[in-house]
Amino acid sequence: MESVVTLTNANIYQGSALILQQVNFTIEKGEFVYLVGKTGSGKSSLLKTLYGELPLKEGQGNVVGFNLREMNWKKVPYLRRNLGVVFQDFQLLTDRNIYENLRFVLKATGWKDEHLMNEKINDVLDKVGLKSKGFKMAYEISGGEQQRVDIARALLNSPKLILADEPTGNLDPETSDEIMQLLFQITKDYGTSIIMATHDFIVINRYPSRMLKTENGQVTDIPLSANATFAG
Ligand SMILES: Nc1ncnc2c1ncn2[C@@H]1O[C@H](COP(=O)(O)OP(=O)(O)OP(=O)(O)O)[C@@H](O)[C@H]1O
Repeated sequence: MESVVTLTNANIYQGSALILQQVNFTIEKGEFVYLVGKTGSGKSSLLKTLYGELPLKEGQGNVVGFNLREMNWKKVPYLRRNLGVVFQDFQLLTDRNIYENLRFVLKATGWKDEHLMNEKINDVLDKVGLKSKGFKMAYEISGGEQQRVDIARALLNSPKLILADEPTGNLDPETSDEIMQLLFQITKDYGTSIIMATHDFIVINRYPSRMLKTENGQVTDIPLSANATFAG
């Protein structure tokens, strides 16, 4: 199997405070993994380590082929181009429509060919079910549609890994369902791996999957077989 993330004996610090110790896990291509744990237990610190926001000072880490111990401010943008990040409260640029928002991201990551950009934007909008809405402005779309645009944005550079931080946090149950189905579909269609931080146990019970749990300064790996029994 092809590993997308590997942490080996990783110690994760915020400044001089050790937040998570001896973290060991591997995530394979196409896997969907929840990241759960109480507020302040270290979920964000772990995600930040994976996208190069927090330096890994002890242990080993590899994310989509990048060695986390060799990260520096020059290499971080290359790592990020190979990741998709989805946040709960991301903001579209309000002075342009959805299509132009996505085009802006492509240009910022080095795309130049107008034809290829057009093709890519239509492709990701189609994937998230918004093909006919590219002309709409940010303030003209619902919260669920905004989250879809954010997922479309995360897909633009065909990442091997998507990190999603509470993507259903502000959504009603029905819209959360749609977003979860979309995320699982993406793992199947593209073989993208997804790590999703959440407090939403309704979602976890409806869409059971492997969980990483931050607790007491450690990360516990809970396989699907151990949590599927809670599925309602
Ligand atoms: N910039 C920082 N400097 C020092 N300590 C920090 C910093 N950011 C977070 N911490 C501490 O690290 C610990 C873990 O925080 P973290 O944000 O990773 O938790 P979390 O599980 O993501 O919480 P939440 O669910 O609220 O987002 C907390 O004790 C927090 O106070």
